[in-house]
Amino acid sequence: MKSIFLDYNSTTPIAPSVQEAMLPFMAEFFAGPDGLYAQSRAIEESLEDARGQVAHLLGVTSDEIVFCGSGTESCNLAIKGVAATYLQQEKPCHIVVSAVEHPAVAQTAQFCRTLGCHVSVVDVDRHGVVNPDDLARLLRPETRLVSIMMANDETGVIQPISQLAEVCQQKDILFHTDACQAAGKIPVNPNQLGVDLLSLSSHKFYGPKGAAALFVGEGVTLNPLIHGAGGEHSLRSGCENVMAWVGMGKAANLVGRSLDSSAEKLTSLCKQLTQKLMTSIPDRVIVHGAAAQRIPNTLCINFPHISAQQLLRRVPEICAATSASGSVGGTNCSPVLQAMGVPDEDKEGTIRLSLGWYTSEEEVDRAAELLIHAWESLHH
Ligand SMILES: Cc1ncc(COP(=O)(O)O)c(C=O)c1O
Repeated sequence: MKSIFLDYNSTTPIAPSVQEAMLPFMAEFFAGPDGLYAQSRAIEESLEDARGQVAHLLGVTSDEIVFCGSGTESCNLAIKGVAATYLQQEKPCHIVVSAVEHPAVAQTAQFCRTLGCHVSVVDVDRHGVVNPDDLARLLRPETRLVSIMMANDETGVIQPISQLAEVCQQKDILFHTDACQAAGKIPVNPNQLGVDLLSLSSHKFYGPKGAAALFVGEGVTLNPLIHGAGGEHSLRSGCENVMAWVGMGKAANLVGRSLDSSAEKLTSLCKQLTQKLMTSIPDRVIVHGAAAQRIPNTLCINFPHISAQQLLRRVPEICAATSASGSVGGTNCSPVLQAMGVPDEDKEGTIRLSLGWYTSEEEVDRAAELLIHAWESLHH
């Protein structure tokens, strides 16, 4: 059975040229980047080139990029890193996150609560969007950080980050955005967005797992999470994962060069898929967040009168997400759809289809046929 991979928001394959760029660091170039000998110097150069490539994708400078091990770690470093600087000085620390954050942010904020921070959650509207006025109402004199994601992993809904960040800028409050689902899919520029901290993860854009980065704007002070001999501006000690970070740099370069063309292709494939499903299923097929701006590859789609698990069990060749894989639809319903106020009958049959570079028109047609057939067999 040939599988159809429609789960690119969970992870992507490593692009062949990224694999190629990484290979030398698995074999002959194994040394660390901090020795005085020639091989070490060459490795450091490659690492700094990779940092430059990530910086270039974001339109920032290399010294604002801190490499780390995952998007989750990047979000942890941003949030706990800010919280710790205030808690250390015994100053109050209030943090605001949105109701639709990935656990990398939501759980980190929860943890900060146990350290003594106050945490508020800003709601989203029925389209999944945070209103800047709602955010402004939650801010207090002791608010130190606001963390709102750029694009949602389940619905693909894009937040109005520059407007939200502006509200914070006016009050000298740091703003972090989790751009793990946005980077590589839409333009992401921290300076244009007006954010101080921004997270991105390599395995979401055809780079390897185990590589991610945090943009730390000039003048932003963070406490490290991992203490030791230094490294990554003393924010992350430990031997550098040169192979993975070189891969991330190469992937950043690749996606940066093809943002427009891949967005165009993915928009068209998503349209093809939605149209096929909507015309064949006469009942109400709903795309969650359809009225909002969304990243071009994501369809969070509800099939009426059935459960998401039942549906996906009938189409094992389709790789797609349900609540069982940590997101969307099903009986353990997703907090994201909950926060959007989606009624139960419109979320039980919800799956997330996320397309990517290697998705073909034939696969989209085949996936639509399989899903329609499975839905019909369950519905009748
Ligand atoms: C929005 C968002 N933030 C953070 C993460 C975590 O990234 P990583 O898997 O690199 O830890 C993910 C991964 O699914 C995500 O979708």
